[in-house]
Amino acid sequence: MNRSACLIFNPVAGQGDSDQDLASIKAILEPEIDLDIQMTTKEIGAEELARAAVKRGVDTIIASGGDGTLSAAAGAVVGSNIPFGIISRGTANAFATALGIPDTIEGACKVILGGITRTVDAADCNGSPMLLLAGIGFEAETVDKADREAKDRLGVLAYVLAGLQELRNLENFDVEIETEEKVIKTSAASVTVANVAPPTSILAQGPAGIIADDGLLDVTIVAPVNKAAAIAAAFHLFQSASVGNGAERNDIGYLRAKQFKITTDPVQKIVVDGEVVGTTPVEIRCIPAGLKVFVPSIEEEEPVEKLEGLPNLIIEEKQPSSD
Ligand SMILES: Nc1ncnc2c1ncn2[C@@H]1O[C@H](COP(=O)(O)OP(=O)(O)OP(=O)(O)O)[C@@H](O)[C@H]1O
Repeated sequence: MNRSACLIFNPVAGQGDSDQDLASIKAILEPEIDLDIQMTTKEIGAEELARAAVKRGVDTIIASGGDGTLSAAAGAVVGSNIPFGIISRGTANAFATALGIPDTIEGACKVILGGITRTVDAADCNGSPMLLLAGIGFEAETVDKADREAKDRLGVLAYVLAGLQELRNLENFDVEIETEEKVIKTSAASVTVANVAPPTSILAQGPAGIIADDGLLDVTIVAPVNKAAAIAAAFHLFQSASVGNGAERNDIGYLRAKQFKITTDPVQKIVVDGEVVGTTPVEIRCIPAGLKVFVPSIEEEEPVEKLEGLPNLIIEEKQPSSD
């Protein structure tokens, strides 16, 4: 008997041809999974559709769209124990990258067909779901500046340009961070609270290696004294994270806890999972083991051989020796 799933599909996400995308998804999945396809609209979003699917008691929920769609759908699935599949078609695709899921339609569908799930933490940010991270200050301003028109025209470069533009307005703010154990007061240009973070979310990389299923959230505080220091701090975060080391500069701090209450002066914008959602103050708490998500098998995640593309390549398969 075929598996069945509710597919929540955002027809306006990303820069591709969504009719073609949906046709590809159906062609790959439908031979094995009966799909109940639900389209998001301006009025009825992915969260509402996923909530209804959870209520109906579907076997699996699959979401396809940008990070906004995936996060909204996943938020409704948290705590339900229904396995969740991701087919990314957005600009940044941070959700897929953070969980090691391919961001091609074919690759993502293969992961869902493979049926391997992993339980990861989720989080609650001011009463709304958060799967990846919340950015306060610099990142929120950057995401706010990269509008739909810029993303359609430039793709992920829209974020880079918005970041460079935002660097001109760089200003530190006062911040108070309260955990169950302590209260930290400092000034910062950026505070990021991460449950899971892709390597591209540089401002979340203070501790390097954020663990998706440890029941904890990681805060990274970046407090550069000027623009040059901001660039150096970002470069340091990128470099240290890529070799798996925690940041060592004095203008970068990080800590790990189950929950954080953060207030700022002046009030700062907050971006959660790629969408600007409001302003500080903010309370974020980890929901341990909140989401069961389809992930690639280890073999798919870490290829041990890559030869294609080499010049004049010939590969001769040898017969196994008889002794
Ligand atoms: N049918 C629709 N028509 C217009 N807007 C829609 C429709 N369905 C969803 N939306 C809007 O799409 C937004 C979510 O987009 P999503 O994040 O999935 O894609 P994206 O913006 O292309 O991705 P990224 O954030 O990676 O650029 C929400 O603001 C939602 O209201």
